Amino acid sequence: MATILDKIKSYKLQEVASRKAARPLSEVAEAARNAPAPRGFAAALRKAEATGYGLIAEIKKASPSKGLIRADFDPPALARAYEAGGATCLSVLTDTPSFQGADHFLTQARSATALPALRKDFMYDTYQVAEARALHADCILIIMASVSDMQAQELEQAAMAWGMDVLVEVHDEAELDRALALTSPMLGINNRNLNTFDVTLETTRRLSRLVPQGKMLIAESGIYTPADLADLAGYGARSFLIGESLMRQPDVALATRTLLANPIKPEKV
Ligand SMILES: O=P(O)(O)OC[C@@H](O)[C@@H](O)c1c[nH]c2ccccc12
Repeated sequence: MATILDKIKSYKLQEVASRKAARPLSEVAEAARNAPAPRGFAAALRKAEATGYGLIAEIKKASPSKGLIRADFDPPALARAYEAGGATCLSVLTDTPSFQGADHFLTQARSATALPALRKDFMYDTYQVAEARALHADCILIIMASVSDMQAQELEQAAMAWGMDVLVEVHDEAELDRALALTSPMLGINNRNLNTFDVTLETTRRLSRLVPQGKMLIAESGIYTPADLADLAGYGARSFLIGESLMRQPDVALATRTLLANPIKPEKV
């Protein structure tokens, strides 16, 4: 049975093929070389984690599991609201068929703030990594559930060569095991199973025990309240990737500030 990830992969590979035909890698690479210097994404999270929580705040209009999340959707205004509310980094969906995202949302949101930005998309080909940098991304996502070990390694190497950081995403033990062969310090544990859409914070709690010292545990998806943050912080997560719960709020800056208030103290080592 074809899963949602299979479907996304098949349209994404077609999309990449037509983009390559329309705009050769040499042109994309030229744009990437002319892009503003990367803003340190992992470094910003590390700094935020030293005193509070790191927040990767996501700009997401719609999703396959929830449909339309926010009708009043202005990426630069949302980016500024996140920044005003104390977010550390941005995540911007660029996938159109499933998330109603767009490439220019990323460039515009980033340039409206001083925050480092993640290109949130389904990456299979190093062409997309050059594209990410050409769009001014500071970080890319590698979803272990949808790539081979070899692809993951190639994508990571390409991102590092462009000076970007990499968020490596896993949602079970086998993926975590494979992710540990990569060099990025940022390990995202996705509480949403991308095939079934089941969401449970238990995923972060369960996998947290297997995350080695020295990796940054970033809890992703299904996070709503300060109590959720405190719960997950108890399992070693100091940074969080949050979209829907903030996107549904009328006052995004206020909601962000409220969510981040009163972090539990980082554990003394
Ligand atoms: O909106 P939420 O439940 O707060 O989740 C945000 C983010 O974790 C989610 O959008 C996400 C995590 N991994 C992904 C991979 C592709 C697309 C989307 C995602």
